[in-house]
Amino acid sequence: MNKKQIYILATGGTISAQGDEGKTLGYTNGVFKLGSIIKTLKGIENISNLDGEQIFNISSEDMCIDKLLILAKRINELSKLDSIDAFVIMQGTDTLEESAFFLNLVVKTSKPVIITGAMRPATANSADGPNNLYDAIVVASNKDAVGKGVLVVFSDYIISGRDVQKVDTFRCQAFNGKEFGCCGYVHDDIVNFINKSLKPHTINSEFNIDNIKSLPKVGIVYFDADLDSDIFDYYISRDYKGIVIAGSGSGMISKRWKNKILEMTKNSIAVVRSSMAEGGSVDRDNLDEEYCTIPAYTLTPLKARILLSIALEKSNSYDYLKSVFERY
Ligand SMILES: NC(=O)CC[C@H](N)C(=O)O
Repeated sequence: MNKKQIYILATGGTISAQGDEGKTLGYTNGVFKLGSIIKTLKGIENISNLDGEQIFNISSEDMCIDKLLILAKRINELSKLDSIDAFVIMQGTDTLEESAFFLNLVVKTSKPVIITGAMRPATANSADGPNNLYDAIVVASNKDAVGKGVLVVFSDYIISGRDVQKVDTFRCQAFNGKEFGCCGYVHDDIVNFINKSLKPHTINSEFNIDNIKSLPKVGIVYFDADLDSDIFDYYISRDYKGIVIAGSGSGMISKRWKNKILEMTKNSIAVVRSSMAEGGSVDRDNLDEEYCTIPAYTLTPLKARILLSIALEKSNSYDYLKSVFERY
């Protein structure tokens, strides 16, 4: 078998963390660098050749869009090299789903791009990082991962970057693929793809970040029935170009918010309605006609923020943004 050349981009997170005496809490991220993490993998040399770099050393709470742009541009640059077959990104889990969707939209390669991380520090008795990283490399090395868009490999699951969601704060099975996104599983060296995302991604996405240095600001506002609409004044005063509402149920909002929303959409601030509910979708509603809002369909508020920001870079026309949310 021809061994694949896998390039690992390490960014920090719990997979690189050191804690106390086998414990899982109170650890320090970023202590172990890429080279020492790779050394903990037993048997990987039979699967692939590894190379890589420590592109950042941060907790994923700090993985802001500016950093994601740097990461995506680096992958785009490296993906042109024949000497690299696939990529594995290691990052903290807290914002992993945003990174996965962002890269899924702007990385221009059909080579596998796999993201993984860990829920337990590398020094914990129950450290899950080595197995997740091993699995991610196995999937990255598999021919069936080609052209599938950015994938997350975590606790034996292969999940589409579009649909992956963090669903737990401490258990190792911390990720799911909403109800649509689990693509398959990995079990030692067995990779079994069962589903794939049909939404446009990577080389079929219309978004190109080559000449982009920053993206328009988009904020998420989490709804509750007592929250005053002046919350939006903060975003307006700071030149946010878009707002994603994490609405109740199917993206619903109170009467007291509606006039403010109309004022914003009339002033060319895009407003997308998503839901705080875990499953289901926010579909088009009379509200959208009346207040010029846009439904997020099956995208969570976090994913909708990423898509809106990338799309706003191209255009803030209502019809364009509406069509982007229908298609992605
Ligand atoms: N389990 C984790 O990776 C969380 C650690 C940290 N908050 C991060 O996201 O980087």
